[in-house]
Amino acid sequence: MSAPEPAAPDGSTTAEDLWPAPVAEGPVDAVVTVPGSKSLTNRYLVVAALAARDSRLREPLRSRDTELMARAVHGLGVEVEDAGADWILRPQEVLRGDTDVDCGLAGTVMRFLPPVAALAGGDVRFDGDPRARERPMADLVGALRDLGVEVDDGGRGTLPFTVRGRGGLRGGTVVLDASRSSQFVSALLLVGSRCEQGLTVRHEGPPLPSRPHVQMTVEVLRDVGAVVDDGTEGTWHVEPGELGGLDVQVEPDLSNAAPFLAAAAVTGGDVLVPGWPQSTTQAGDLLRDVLDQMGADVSLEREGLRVQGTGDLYGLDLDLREAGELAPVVTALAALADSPSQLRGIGHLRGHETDRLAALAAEINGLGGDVTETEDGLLVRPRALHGGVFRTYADHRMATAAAVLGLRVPGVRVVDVATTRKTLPDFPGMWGSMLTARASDTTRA
Ligand SMILES: O=C(O)C1=C[C@@H](OP(=O)(O)O)[C@@H](O)[C@H](O)C1
Ligand SMILES: C=C(OP(=O)(O)O)C(=O)O
Repeated sequence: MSAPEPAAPDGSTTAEDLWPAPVAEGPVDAVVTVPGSKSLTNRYLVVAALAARDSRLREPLRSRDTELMARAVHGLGVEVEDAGADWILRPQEVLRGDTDVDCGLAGTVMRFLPPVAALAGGDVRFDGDPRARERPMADLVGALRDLGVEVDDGGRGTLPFTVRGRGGLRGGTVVLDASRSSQFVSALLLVGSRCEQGLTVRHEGPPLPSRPHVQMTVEVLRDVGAVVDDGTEGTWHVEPGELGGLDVQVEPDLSNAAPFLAAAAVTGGDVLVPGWPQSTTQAGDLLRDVLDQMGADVSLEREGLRVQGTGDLYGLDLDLREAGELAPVVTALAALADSPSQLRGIGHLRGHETDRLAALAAEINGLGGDVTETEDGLLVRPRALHGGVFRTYADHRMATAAAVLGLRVPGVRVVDVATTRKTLPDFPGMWGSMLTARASDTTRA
């Protein structure tokens, strides 16, 4: 039995909207070039907007989340020039107010820009997709108010809201609970050097998720000359000071590499992702360890990261708090594995693009799987799966997880595969190229 044909919220889903996830005819054998990192691109855009000099971002990601960020900083008065594959940013001395920010469903836009808006010379109005209005914001809004920023959110603690920019921030010390999103900490740190007194941010509460992402923020700030003290667990201090410009090559998005590398593991194939950094703050780098634990051969070579499937796919017990972005693809792998898996530390995924724990359980079970939610994760017991409709709930990573399942399960039909444009401009094209590539070909995004 297959899952019922879902209706979109407006009742419009038809068979044509469904993407038939291709089955792998044999082991995949491909070189897959993955576009730039979403998290790095959007941090670079923010620091470039706050800097005292111009910046060049080389080969940034161009997808919905980063286009929204670029448009938003432009609205704040920053000149953003398309220069071939690059973006050149020319910041102004004073950020402009009286502008609207469309956050789409981008956590980075809805969290990183409200503190920036406090520096603007007027009101900045924020809103986004329907689901964006449900994503956690209240702790960040509270922290901004503690710093003296006026935020008019109608008492909701979510989007939509207006930040009443006053052209500056005094700074000081702020304490907040960032257990629902590490992006609250990153957001505050990004404006730290522009605060008159600098800024100390302290997290108090349940464990902070996605710590590599906070480390990424710290490293990006240091790249532009900020002085950041992260020597005390759960506390960060940014000194006041001017930020320099950037001239930076954006690393490939390692979390977006996940479905392609998973394809090697699932089909007993061989996938090389060129340009994999030898050292990085990207959480997606944890894939190397995860795929190795699941039985694949993983090697970081001069050319990039190579994953070779071995025919074995083991279940695993894994704490993914550091890299929740990987959870959907890892859950798909776990559903195809030879033994059960337990994924822990990812309760905060309930506040992501969708409630990812509920969505993964519902959709994999709709294909005949056995996935149950726990308080902070998922229990996956592999079972024979069958085809059916896989709903994606506007979540790019639900769609890429479905594609991984489809490699082995005939008849998986994916609702709204275009949702992958959030972080990948052409996922279906890349997936198709990977499946038809020969070892000697190069598959480019
Ligand atoms: O700062 C960032 O670029 C991100 C931080 C993480 O957010 P959470 O801490 O909310 O999970 C991650 O999941 C998201 O995809 C990107
Ligand atoms: C959680 C994610 O995105 P966002 O930046 O919107 O939080 C994600 O990309 O997995």
